Amino acid sequence: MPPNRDGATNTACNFDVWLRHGRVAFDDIEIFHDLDLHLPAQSTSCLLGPSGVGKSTLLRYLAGLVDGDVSGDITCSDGTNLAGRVAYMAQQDLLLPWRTVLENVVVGAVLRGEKPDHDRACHLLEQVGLLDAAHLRPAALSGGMRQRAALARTLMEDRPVVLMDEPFSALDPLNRLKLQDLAARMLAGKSVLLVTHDPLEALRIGHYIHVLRGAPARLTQTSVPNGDIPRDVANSEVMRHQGELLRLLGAGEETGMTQQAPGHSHTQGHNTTRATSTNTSTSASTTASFAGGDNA
Ligand SMILES: Nc1ncnc2c1ncn2[C@@H]1O[C@H](COP(=O)(O)OP(=O)(O)OP(=O)(O)O)[C@@H](O)[C@H]1O
Repeated sequence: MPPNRDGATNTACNFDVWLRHGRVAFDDIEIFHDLDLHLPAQSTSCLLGPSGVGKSTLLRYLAGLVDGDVSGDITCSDGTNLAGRVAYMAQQDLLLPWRTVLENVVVGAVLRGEKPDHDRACHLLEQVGLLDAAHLRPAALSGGMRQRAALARTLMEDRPVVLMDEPFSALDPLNRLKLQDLAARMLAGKSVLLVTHDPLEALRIGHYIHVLRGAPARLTQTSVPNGDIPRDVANSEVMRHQGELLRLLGAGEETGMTQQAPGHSHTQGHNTTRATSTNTSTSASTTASFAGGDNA
């Protein structure tokens, strides 16, 4: 396992992930069907879309967390199943209130009956600026500190694919920028799919941006600005793309921005696949299941 730029053990993602013909329905209502998504290796893909369109459902589907009426093929270009190679970071930080920050970071190993690697956990806490808070319980942390603890817990699982559901949505703008920078640095080398409501966040840290719209929902891939991530918010190209993304998200319908977004370039279904294995029952290292299964 190669070290990342911060020296933490970091399993890179050396395979592409393809979803083909994805379908989820609840109570006979299709959230999406025939949905294709490509997550290229070692890249961050951001997923935007209106509230209730199915972003979290798509993320949870990829993580193997949606029960019931689901179908589709999830394949990886290395021929191995995605199951067991995914870390999932939910909207809420889901820190266990009765455990310290350090205990929360190692909770995955504890729940699996493994010996926790406290040295690695402390190293990650140092990287996210929380080493001095390792002994504190979540109630003593600010919102930004809690999100950093949740990020450290996600990184502790060291899976090549990371699914993040609005991880920074509860933060003030400055802390959000800081956490975006931190996440971009610490997740380098992994494949990330990040749900956000914030076009600027997607434009800062996304190598790829997808917009989910409609009912049943369809995916549109949009263009992104040039440059390394995290991109500068003041960059004029970022600002231009922000306007285009807002229009694509429907801002024009409420604000009079009626011009057609010129930036979107690919719609779903144009992907070709190099995948060699099929798996529709992926499992995830999920913070949700940590919380649900821990009574200690
Ligand atoms: N377990 C479930 N059972 C029934 N309906 C569900 C379930 N999970 C999600 N839904 C419905 O699926 C739709 C999509 O929900 P989802 O949470 O994926 O949307 P979203 O785009 O992530 O929304 P938001 O941006 O507000 O978080 C909603 O109508 C929601 O009520």
